[in-house]
Amino acid sequence: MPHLGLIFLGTCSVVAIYWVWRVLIWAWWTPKKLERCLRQQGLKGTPPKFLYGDLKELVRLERQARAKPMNLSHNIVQRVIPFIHQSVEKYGPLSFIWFGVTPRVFVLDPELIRDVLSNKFGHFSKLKSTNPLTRLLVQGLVSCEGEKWAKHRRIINPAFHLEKLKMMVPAIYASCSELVERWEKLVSDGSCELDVWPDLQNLTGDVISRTAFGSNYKQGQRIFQLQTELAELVVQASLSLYLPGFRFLPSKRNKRIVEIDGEIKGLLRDMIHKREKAMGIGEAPQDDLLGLLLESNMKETQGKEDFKSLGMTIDEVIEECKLFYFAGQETTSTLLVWTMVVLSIHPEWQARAREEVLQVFGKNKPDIDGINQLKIVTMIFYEVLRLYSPVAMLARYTYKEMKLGDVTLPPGVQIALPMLLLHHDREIWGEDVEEFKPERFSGGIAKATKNQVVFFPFGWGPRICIGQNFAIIEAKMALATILQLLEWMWWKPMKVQRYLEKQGIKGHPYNLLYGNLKELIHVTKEALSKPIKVSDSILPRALPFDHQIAQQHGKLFVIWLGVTARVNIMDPVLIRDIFLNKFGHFAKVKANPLINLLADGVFSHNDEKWVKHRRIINPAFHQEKLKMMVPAFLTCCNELMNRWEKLVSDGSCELDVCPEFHNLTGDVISRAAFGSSYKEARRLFELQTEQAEHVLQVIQSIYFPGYWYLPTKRNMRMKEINREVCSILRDMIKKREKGMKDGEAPTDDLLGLLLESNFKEVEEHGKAKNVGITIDEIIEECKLFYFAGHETTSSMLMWTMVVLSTHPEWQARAREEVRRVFKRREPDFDDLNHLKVVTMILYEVLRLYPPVPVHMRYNYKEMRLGNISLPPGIQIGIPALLVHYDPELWGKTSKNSIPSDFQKESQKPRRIESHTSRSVGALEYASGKHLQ
Ligand code: HEM
Repeated sequence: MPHLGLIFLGTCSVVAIYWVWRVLIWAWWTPKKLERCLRQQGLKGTPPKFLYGDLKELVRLERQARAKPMNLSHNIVQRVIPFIHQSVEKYGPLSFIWFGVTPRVFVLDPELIRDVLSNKFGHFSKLKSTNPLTRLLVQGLVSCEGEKWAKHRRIINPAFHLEKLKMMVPAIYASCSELVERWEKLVSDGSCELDVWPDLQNLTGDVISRTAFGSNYKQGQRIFQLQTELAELVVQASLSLYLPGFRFLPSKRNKRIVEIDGEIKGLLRDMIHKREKAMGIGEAPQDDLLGLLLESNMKETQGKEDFKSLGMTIDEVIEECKLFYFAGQETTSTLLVWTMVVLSIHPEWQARAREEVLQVFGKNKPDIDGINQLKIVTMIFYEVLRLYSPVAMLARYTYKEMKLGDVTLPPGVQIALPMLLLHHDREIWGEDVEEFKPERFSGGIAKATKNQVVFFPFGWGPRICIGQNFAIIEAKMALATILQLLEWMWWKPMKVQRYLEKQGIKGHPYNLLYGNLKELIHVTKEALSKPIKVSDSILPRALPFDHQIAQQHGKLFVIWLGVTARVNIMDPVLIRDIFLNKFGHFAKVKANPLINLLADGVFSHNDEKWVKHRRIINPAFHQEKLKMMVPAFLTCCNELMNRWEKLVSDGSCELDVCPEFHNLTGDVISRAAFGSSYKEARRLFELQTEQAEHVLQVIQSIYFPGYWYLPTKRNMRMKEINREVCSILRDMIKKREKGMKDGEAPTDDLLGLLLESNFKEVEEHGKAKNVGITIDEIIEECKLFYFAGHETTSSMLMWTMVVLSTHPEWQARAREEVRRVFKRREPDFDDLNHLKVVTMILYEVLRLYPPVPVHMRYNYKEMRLGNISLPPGIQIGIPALLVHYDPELWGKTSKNSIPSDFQKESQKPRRIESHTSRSVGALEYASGKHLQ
C-alpha cells in the first residue's frame, strides 16, 4: 500500500510539475520570448507582468477617466482609451503593451494599416475570444475565418444590397415614427427633459427586429430583450480573468446565461423552421433580412450534391441572426446619440441639417430617394464617426510569422489598430482636429483622408462592415424624423417668436408644444370659477387671457396656441385690410378634424372653393327668400311666447331663458332650413347640440395628428353622431332631389333654395368638372346652418334680454317702437325693417357681447400689414371683444354703457313684462360657455 501511495504521490508531482511548467511557459517564458523578439526589432513597450500584463492598469485608468465628469470638448481619447493613449505617447506609434500574457502591438502607420486590413495572405486573423461566454454573444460572420467566412459573406451579402435595403425603409420608418410619437406624447404630458440614450438603443434594436424578422417582429423584440440581458451578463463575466471550465460552474449568472441562450436559439430555430417550410412549399420568401438570407442560402445549395458544405446550417443561420443585433444595435445607437449631442452643441450645424431635411422632405415621411440626397447630414455623420467612432479599435492576431513593413511579427501577437487615435491625430487632420467640422468631408472621404486608410469607422478591406449602408440609412431616417419633429415643435416657433419680437410684437414666451395653452386654460378656468360679478367690464371674464396680455403688451400682441402663434390686431385700419383680404393670403383657419365634424362648409373654405360655395348658397339668403321664411320664424316665436304665457299663468314666473333661446334658435333653423322635414330636423338639432358639447371638450386639449383614429369612447360617440346626422341629411336631400327631378317645385326653405341654386349652377355650366357642389358638400353646408346660426343668435337674444332688464328706459323705448310699428298684428318682413330702436339696441348688444369674441385668419404667405411683416404659418386674431371695448374707439363710456348698478341688478332675477329673465344664468351662459 505505501508503495501505491508513493506511486500516486509521484504521479501527482509529475503532473503538477508538468502543469506548473506549462503555465510558466505560457505565462512567463513565452511572453519573455515575444518581448525579446519585438524589442530586438526596435519596438518599445511595457515589460510583461505575470498573468495580468497591463490589464489591471488599463482597467484602473479607464475607470478613473470615466469617473470624472465629461466636459463638452470633442477631445475624448484620454477618456475612452487612456492607457493606450499614454503608451503610444510614451513608446511611439509602433509599440506594444501586454493584454494578459499576449503582446498587443499598436499600428498607426496608414500604409501598415492598409496591409493588415487588406489581409492579402489571410494570416492576420480575427481575434478569438478566450472566453467561451463571449462566444455566446458574438459568433458568425464577424468572427469566422478563411473559407467559412467567404461562404458566409457570400450568402449574407445579397441581403444587404441597396435594392434590398430599399425595401426595408418602411420598416425602419415605422420604428422611427413610433419613437417620435412617444416623444411627442411625453412632451405633451408635460415632461420635456428626456434621456435619449435608452430610447435610441431601443430604436436601433426595434429596427433590427422589424427589418430582420418582418412579420415575426414581436419574437424579434423578445430576442432583442434577451440579447440585451445576455450582453450585460457577458460583459460582467468578461471583466474578470476567465479560468478554463468556469462557465460550467452552476453560478446564478452562468445559469441565467445558459437559459437566455436556450430561449434565443429556440425562438430563432422555430422561426427559421417555419420559413424554410413555407419556402419548401413554394411560398415567396419574405423581404426581411432573415427571408433574404434563407433565400440566398437556398440558391447557394440548390441542385448541388455537396449542399451541406455549400450552405449554412440552421445553427449558423441562428448565429448570424444574433449577430445582426450585436453588430448593428449598439453601434448605430452610439452614432445617433453622439449626433444628437454634437448637434445640440453646434446649433449652426443643427440648423443646416434641419434646413436640408425640410428642403428634401418637407413634412412628408422620409423615403430612400430623399435619404440619398442628404449631403449635409452625411457630412455630419462622417464627422461624428470620426470624433466618436462607435468602434474605438480593431484587432487582429498573427497565427503565423508575418511581415509588417520592416518588422517581422512572430505568431501569437495581437495587432491593434486604434482608430480613435488616428481619427484624433493632429498630423493627419490638422490643427482643428478636435473641432467639429463636417465640412472637411464635403468632398467625400477620399478627399478628406487624402486616400489614406486613416478613417475607417466601418473597418476596411474585405472584412468591412456588411451593415454599413444599413446603418447609414437607418441613422439618416432617424435623424430626419427627429429633426422634423424638433422643427415643428421648437425651432419654428422660436424663429417666429424672435421675428415677431424684433417688430415689437410681444406676449408670453412660447413653451414647448403647449405654447401658452396651459396658462390660457388656467386663467380662463380661474376667471370662470369666480362668482359672477359684472362690474364695469366683462373682458376679464369673457376673454381673460387676451385681455391680460393686451393690458401688458398693448394693442398688438401674440398668443401661442400650441405651436402656432396668433398675432392679435386691434387697429381698425389693419382689421379692414384683413377682412378685405385683397391679396387672398389670409385664409380661414383650418380646424382640427374633430371640430370639422361640426362645421366644415363655406365657413372654413378658401379660394375657389369658397367662391363657388358662397355663390351657390347666396341666393338662399337673399332678402326676397328670407321674406318667405318669416312665417317660420313667427311660428317658432309664437310657440315660445305661448309656452311662457302658460308658465306665467300657472303661477311660476322665474325662468332660465338660456335653454329657451337655445331651443328657439335651433327651432328656427330647423324650420327655416328644412321646412316640412322639420321633425327630422329636430333630431338633427339634438344630435348637433350633443356633438357641440363633445367638440367643446376636445378643443380644450391639444390635437395630435391621428388622435381622431383612436377608438376612445368620445371619438366613437362623435363618429356615431356624425353618421346619424349625415344619414338623416342624405335621406332628406335625396328625397328633395328626386322631387325636383320629377318636376316638383323646390321648397322655400334653405335646403330647397340651396338645391335649386346648385341645380341652376349645374344646368348653366353643363357637366364641366368642379361645377356645383356634391351631396356630401351640401350635407356639410346643412350642418353648418346649425353651427353658425344657432348658438350665435341665441347668445345675442339672451344678452338683449339681460341688457333690457337692466336698462328699463331702453326696454320702454323698444316696447313703444314695437307697439307703434306692429299695431297689435303679427309682424311681417317690412315691419321688421322699420324697427330702428330695436336695431340700435341689437347693435349695442353685439358690441358689448359679441357672440364671436375673436375672429381668426391664417397667414400662409409672408404678408405686410401696415408697418409689420407677418411670417407665414401664423394665425391672425381680431379680438372683437377687446376692440369693442377700446376707449380710444368708443370713448370713455365704452365699458360703462351698462349702468354701474348692473352688478346688483344682474344678481336678481328681474321680470320683463310677462317674460322673466334670469340674468345670472344668461350671463354665465354667454360669457362663460359661449365666449370661451
Ligand atoms: C454605425 C454603425 C456601425 C458601425 C460603426 C459598425 C462598425 C463595424 C466595423 C468596424 C466592422 C469591422 C470589424 C473588423 O474589421 O474587425 C464591422 C463588421 C461587421 N458589421 Fe458593422 N457596424 C455598424 C453597423 C452594423 C449593422 C447595422 C450591422 C447589421 C445589421 C452590422 C453588421 C456587421 C457584420 C456582420 C460585420 C462583420 C463583417 C465581416 O467580418 O465580414 N454592422 N462593423
